[in-house]
Amino acid sequence: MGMLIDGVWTTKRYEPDEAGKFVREQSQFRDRVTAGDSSGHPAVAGRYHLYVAHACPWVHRTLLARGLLGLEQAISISVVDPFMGDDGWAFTDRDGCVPDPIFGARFLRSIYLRADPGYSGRVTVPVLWDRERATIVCNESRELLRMLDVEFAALHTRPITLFPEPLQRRVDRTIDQIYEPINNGVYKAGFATQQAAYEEAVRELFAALDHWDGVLAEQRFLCGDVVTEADLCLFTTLLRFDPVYHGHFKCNLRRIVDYPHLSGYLRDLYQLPGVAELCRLDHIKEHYYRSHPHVNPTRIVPLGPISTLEQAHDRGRFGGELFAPKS
Ligand SMILES: N[C@@H](CCC(=O)N[C@@H](CS)C(=O)NCC(=O)O)C(=O)O
Repeated sequence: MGMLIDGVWTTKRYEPDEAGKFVREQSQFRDRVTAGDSSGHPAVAGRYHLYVAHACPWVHRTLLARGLLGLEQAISISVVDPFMGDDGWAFTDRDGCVPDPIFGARFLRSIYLRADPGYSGRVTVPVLWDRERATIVCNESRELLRMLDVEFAALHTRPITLFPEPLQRRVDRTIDQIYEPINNGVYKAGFATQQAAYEEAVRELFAALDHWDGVLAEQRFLCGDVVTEADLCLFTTLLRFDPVYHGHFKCNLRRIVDYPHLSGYLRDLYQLPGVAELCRLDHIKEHYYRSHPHVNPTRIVPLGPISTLEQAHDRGRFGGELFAPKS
């Protein structure tokens, strides 16, 4: 782990606050791709490149959207090595990794420095690069997810949307509701450096999981009958929960398999066509257990748990179409 300070690489970790709480840095590249040219980054096939890590839950939202919406031909990707050591994210030729075709970079930080030679901040994935303007458009996953869904709509090869008109407010509200206690909550638990900070995060996390388990007792997906962006946001945390967050981040009041509805919901989403092949549990486990020596000093990667993701689920009882058609 490291970060850039005034364009110079340092091996600085996240600093907790005085109460031992994890503080997430704000993403700094916040431009937008737009359907037309209003942003100066128009949605054009072949123009953008997405730098990703299979390990990362934030990236995973964007990879799932790219796959489900059929944007693979329009937006190219590079995949970094799952191990993030003192040099940060690196490009290698290991299984599942895809080197940088634009600059042949060794490290992701080079991409940040090309966009801003004086950059100060963390070097995170996902990153959307604009080949034409030679810069980073955005490194914030929630905004990238929306861009892929809405702004790139003309390039989709599947006639669906993950942000259907009648559900839009609900989708945004749900993404807001799950972010702090769940998506960020697992990190607040795992990177806490004081007992009280850890306990607070874990209690909030499980209260939220209990709540959504109840919601999913009544409906197939978070916002109703169809898969939306909110489901992608929850799915990527749930997928990592039992293999990583339960042990490595000490989120261990319960496992997802112990929840009657969340567990079926996780399997339902995992078994959607095209999803399982975008879930690299080998990269996920290697990344977390080996890249955080302050949490796991031996860097031993556990063998388990035995996956139940392929097992049958009963979510089909809700019936209906899985995706909303594009309007
Ligand atoms: N706000 C960002 C967070 C992305 C993020 O934290 N990515 C992690 C991987 S899971 C990362 O690249 N961390 C590297 C670091 O912090 O040094 C987003 O949602 O896009």
